[in-house]
Amino acid sequence: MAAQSTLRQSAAEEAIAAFIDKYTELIRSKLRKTSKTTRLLSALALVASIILAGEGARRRWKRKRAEREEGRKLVRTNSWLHNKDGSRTIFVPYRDRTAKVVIHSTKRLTFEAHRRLFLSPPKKSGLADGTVPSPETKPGVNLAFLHQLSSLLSIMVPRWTSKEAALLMGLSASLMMRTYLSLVVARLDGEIVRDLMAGNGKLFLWGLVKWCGLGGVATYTNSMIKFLEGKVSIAFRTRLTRYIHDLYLNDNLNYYKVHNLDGGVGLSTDQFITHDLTRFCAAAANLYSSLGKPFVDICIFNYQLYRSLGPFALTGLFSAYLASSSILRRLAPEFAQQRATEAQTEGEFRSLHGRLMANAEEIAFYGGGEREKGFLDGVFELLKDRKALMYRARARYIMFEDLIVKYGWSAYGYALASLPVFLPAWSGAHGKLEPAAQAEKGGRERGRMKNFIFNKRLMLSLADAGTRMIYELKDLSELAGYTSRVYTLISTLHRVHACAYPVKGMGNELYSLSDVQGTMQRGFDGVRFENVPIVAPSLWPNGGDELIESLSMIVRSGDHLLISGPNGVGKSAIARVLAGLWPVYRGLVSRPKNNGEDGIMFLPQRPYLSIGTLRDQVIYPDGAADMREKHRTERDLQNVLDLVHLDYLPNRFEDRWNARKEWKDVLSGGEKQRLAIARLLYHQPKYAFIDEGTSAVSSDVEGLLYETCKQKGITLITISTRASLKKYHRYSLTLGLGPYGNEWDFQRIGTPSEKMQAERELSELRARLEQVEAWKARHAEIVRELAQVWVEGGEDGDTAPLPYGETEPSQKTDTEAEETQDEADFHEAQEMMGDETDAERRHGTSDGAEMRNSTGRESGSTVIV
Ligand SMILES: Nc1ncnc2c1ncn2[C@@H]1O[C@H](COP(=O)(O)OP(=O)(O)OP(=O)(O)O)[C@@H](O)[C@H]1O
Repeated sequence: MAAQSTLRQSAAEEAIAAFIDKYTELIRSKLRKTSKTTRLLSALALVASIILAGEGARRRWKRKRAEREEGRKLVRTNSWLHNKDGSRTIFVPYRDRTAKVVIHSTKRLTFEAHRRLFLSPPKKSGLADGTVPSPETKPGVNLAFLHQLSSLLSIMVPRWTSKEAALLMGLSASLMMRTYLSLVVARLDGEIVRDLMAGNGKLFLWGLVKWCGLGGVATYTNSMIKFLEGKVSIAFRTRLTRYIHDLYLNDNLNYYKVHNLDGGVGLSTDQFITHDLTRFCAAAANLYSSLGKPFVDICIFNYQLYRSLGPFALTGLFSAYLASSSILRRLAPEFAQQRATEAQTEGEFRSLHGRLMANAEEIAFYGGGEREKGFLDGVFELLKDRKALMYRARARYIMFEDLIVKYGWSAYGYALASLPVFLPAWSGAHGKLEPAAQAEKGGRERGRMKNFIFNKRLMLSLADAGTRMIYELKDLSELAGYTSRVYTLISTLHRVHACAYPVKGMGNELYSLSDVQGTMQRGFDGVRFENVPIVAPSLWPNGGDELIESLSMIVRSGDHLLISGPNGVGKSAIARVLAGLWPVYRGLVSRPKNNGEDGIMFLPQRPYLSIGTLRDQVIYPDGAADMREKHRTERDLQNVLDLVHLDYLPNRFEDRWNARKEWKDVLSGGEKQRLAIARLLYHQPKYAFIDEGTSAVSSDVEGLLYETCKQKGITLITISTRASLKKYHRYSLTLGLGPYGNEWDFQRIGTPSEKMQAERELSELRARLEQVEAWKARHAEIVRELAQVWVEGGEDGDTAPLPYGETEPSQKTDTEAEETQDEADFHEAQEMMGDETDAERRHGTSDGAEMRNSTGRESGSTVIV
């Protein structure tokens, strides 16, 4: 044997040597034949390519190093890069380095193509009204589920050439491999037992060696399956999360509209995106392998059993499958429904905790801990009850499942595996041929034993595959629950994005989302409202509440406007319509195209502070990379802070501009508002809508802020109830007029008509003041008289009467209360006179005042706020 193998080895070496010699000779002869010039040129080409490759490698190394440095910087400044093709490059910390990730935004066309899947599902799917799953559509394994899953698959696996498709193919190959290995193991098992019974030591040992080798391959295959399953799950999640983020956070402001206008997914979008999506992806990836494997197992093992046991056994097997699955189906609780309800309650519980964290300070001031605990406990109890109900239903089901699938099927399997022994005529070809083959070796009994072991193992594997299949069917219906949640989220987002609100029932409800007929014009140099009703929207399909019947006004560059009026009259609503948060139900709204630089900027009533560094707070919504693109430096930021009197802020923190804090809690109310004005000065828009943006700022600084903004060329549209701000504006829009409070008045500040109106009101106040003086005199008279009465009464005679105005509030008569009110009015009027005189000084007696109101009549009324 040894001599044979040495001989074989030397023959192989000789063959390799001959092969090398042949090709070396061939190259040499070719070289000999080539001219000197060709050789020289080839040598030069070789040198050039070596130099070029070296240079390429050097550049690549340099680029990588620069990239790494940039990555570190971007991670530190919490920023990213915008690429020319619209994608973004972000760097994320990875071990002790940074990893570069390029994120491509979903194309508009993709959204449009998918809209059909999510908004117009086929009638058969049971997703009734053609938009989103109707409340009657129960989550479960049905046609609706198939449609939902296939729609989501078109996002998760967009192309056959995508990474996800490759991963799925890899997973399929591993699954097939595992099934094949199971088959080989079953056969080997039988052989080992046969050899053991026959007392054949050599074959038995060889069998053991094969067993160990198979074990290694099988273990590797199993861990590969787990690994690929994880990869598939992450890949699915990445695709879906990016898709949802692109749909949720875009210029259409869907993140606002989905909660405030649509309401299709309630308030727990976070639960949908963070929890349900993760569970869905894990379940989908797991299902592919755990349903795919038993399925392949069942097909292959059944075929093998058919060969060994014949058609009779196979028919028996199928009848057993059908009978047991129909029984189990009847016994199964509504897994999908339970999962969907549980996920919804989990979402409510989570969002309550989120609210508590976001409003901790306010709640703490009110001492509302107990009340909040009550809310939380209530929702948790509901969650607990739902879970308990679910587990109870499951326990019952699992008991029957075990009984039928594990023990029933095993007993049935033994019976079938005994067929070749007791009823050889009924068993298949393999069963009949095998005894003959074994007889040749003189081991009929052992042949039977081997067959029995093989069949039994197949049977057990089959039972195992069946059990897993049944378990997976249960998981499938849980997956249906998550699928329905994710599908609902995406279809709701599509509906909001496309503003696709069909008319329902009898027709449009007035000012519902299907009754939006107005136009929003972007790209106008100014702000214009033409016959626009201001409507507070209701959740679809309800109609909204009209706040202002029809608003018409125009603000051009330099025409600073002050909007005033009582609370809740719709001042901020105007900003919401202009910003595109609320629909333009009728008429025309014109506004600058962009938000921010050279466009329009809105400062909301509650200042928002983002996560990130101090720098991020000033430049929000820009990032550090945008700041660099705009060639702004930290010096510029410092200048901006100087202007709003926050120059001390960077020095307060060790990391200065890179300091990271919970800014919401670190800054005071006034500081937050000044920081918001700093943002305005950083972005320098042409128009700024400031909604009560300086209410917490001291009045001396407030004036400076307004003047600075104006000097920077920003046209201000201010919402405020502070009359003192009038002097910084040219026009005023007063809301809440008329008997029903739905009329308005727009006019130039300081015009003769406005002054006339102010004077009329002042004279009214003066008249009331005179009345007050008369009442004062009368009051003094009464007090004097009373004092005399008391002296005569002799009890408190020496008590001096309290001077006017020092009476205890509880002792005031109605008349006195009225007098005090009049006095307050008087002081307010005096203040207004001051303001008015200021405005007059600024504008002189200007003409051409615009006066309109909701009914379109000329208006002479001016309301002093
Ligand atoms: N998201 C919303 N959905 C529906 N109605 C809303 C919404 N936000 C506000 N409203 C309602 O719209 C009306 C006008 O609100 P708005 O915020 O414009 O008042 P405002 O005049 O700015 O009051 P304030 O001076 O108190 O700020 C209010 O009755 C309010 O309840």
